Amino acid sequence: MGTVVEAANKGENGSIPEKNPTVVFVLGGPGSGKGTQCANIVQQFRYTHLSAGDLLRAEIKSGSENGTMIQNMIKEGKIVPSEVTIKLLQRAIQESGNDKFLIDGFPRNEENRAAFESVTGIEPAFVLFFDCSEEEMEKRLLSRNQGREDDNIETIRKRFKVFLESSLPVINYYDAKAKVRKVDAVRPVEEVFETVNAIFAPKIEKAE
Ligand SMILES: Nc1ncnc2c1ncn2[C@@H]1O[C@H](COP(=O)(O)OP(=O)(O)O)[C@@H](O)[C@H]1O
Ligand SMILES: Nc1ccn([C@H]2C[C@H](O)[C@@H](COP(=O)(O)OP(=O)(O)O)O2)c(=O)n1
Ligand SMILES: [Mg+2]
Repeated sequence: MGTVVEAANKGENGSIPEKNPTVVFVLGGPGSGKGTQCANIVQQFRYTHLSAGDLLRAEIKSGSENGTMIQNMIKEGKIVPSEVTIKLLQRAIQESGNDKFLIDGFPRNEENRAAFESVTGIEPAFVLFFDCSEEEMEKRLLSRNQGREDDNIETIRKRFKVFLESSLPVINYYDAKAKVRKVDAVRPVEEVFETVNAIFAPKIEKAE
């Protein structure tokens, strides 16, 4: 027989529920500066940065059975089925040992969003949205120089279309729930980070 406290701490099926992690979704068009700003946030606050795109690219490199499918979809600017991406995110969450995550570039469509919510039961604390013009994003992507197969003008145009048609509705969904923190991302990196910093600073204590 367990104590009352033990009983209260157990889930309905008797398992001990894991502590709910804090998740911030970091969204914005391709080249809006998600990865750049996530690196800054990690330096200042106790977060683990999980880039869905980086996890998918690592999966291609690892020689996984899904590698070719992922590679073809990325080259076409298409969004990989959530089943694949969510497994990678879950594994990275478990391996991190942290309980605060910046999930960068996910959810990118309604299917990503709904599946993540039902599989993990996690609701984001808020959504950081980098609002940037296509003109500026195109310029940045064409000079990113990371050797990415999708940073060519043909794929970039496809990615912009997918962003408008599939990813913006996810941002609107969270906006209707008052969860979106919109940041003007056209400005220089340091200025964008000043705004980002002000969003995180009151909520999360600084790492020493
Ligand atoms: N505010 C900014 N002003 C100018 N260039 C930027 C800015 N933020 C990021 N960049 C550059 O633009 C490119 C895309 O940034 P990145 O962080 O990879 O964006 P995302 O992850 O949203 O695609 C990179 O080469 C990066 O150095
Ligand atoms: N949730 C996601 C995130 C990325 N992808 C795929 C499709 C995207 O065009 C590529 C690249 O994503 P990534 O976030 O690295 O790209 P950007 O940083 O926005 O330029 O990965 C996906 O299929 N599903
Ligand atoms: Mg990125």
